[in-house]
Amino acid sequence: MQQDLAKKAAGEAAAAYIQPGMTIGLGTGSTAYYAIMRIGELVRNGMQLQAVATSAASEELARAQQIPIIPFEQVDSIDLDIDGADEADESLQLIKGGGGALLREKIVAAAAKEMLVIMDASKLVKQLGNFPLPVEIIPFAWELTFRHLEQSGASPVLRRKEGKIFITDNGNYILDCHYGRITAAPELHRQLNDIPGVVENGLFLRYASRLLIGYADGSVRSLSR
Ligand SMILES: O=C(CO)[C@H](O)[C@H](O)COP(=O)(O)O
Repeated sequence: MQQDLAKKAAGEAAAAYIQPGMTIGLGTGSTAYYAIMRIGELVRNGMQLQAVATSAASEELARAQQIPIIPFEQVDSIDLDIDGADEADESLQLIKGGGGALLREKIVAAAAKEMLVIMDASKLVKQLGNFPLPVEIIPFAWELTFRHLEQSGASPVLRRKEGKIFITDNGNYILDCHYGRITAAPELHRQLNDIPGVVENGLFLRYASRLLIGYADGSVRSLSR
């Protein structure tokens, strides 16, 4: 409950960074939910903007809030991406993908001029790695990819939901990889994406331009590059 108040504070604070006419990237997860709800209010109060969504769930929520969603072929550039994170350090490196949307989230983050990360204070860490790193893999021969990841030093766990293998919006699987503390994130990022069968990993090392860190009392701390 306290964490929800903190997420709400961070999510709603993102609205202050939105200017009329912007194309916004809508993130995924319970913190992004609050940002999307707030953006819906802005739209219904007359602000002109358009958005792209990082997941089917966020697209559905945005449409229900009357936020105009445009297809990616109509996107020239994204002005501001607003998304959550599972962990962030003070250099603004992130672990994402707890909600399983990391691939689309990374594509949108990479296309955005700015990425605003909204999170409650429990997500700010000294070093990444306590949260298991989500790695999206293709289903074909996934057991081989699993073994490759074990050799990289991880203890991968195939993500399941309600007893069934979790399938991403892209039809892929997720391996949640426990590394302990991640000391050399750029090397790990390269190493993981070199493994055949790996589509993308949840390390977002150079995208975030600002963290909005929410607290249960409603205050928000901003940390930027
Ligand atoms: O990366 C994500 C989804 O793929 C989310 O941003 C991340 O899991 C944080 O979620 P929440 O705001 O629910 O804590």
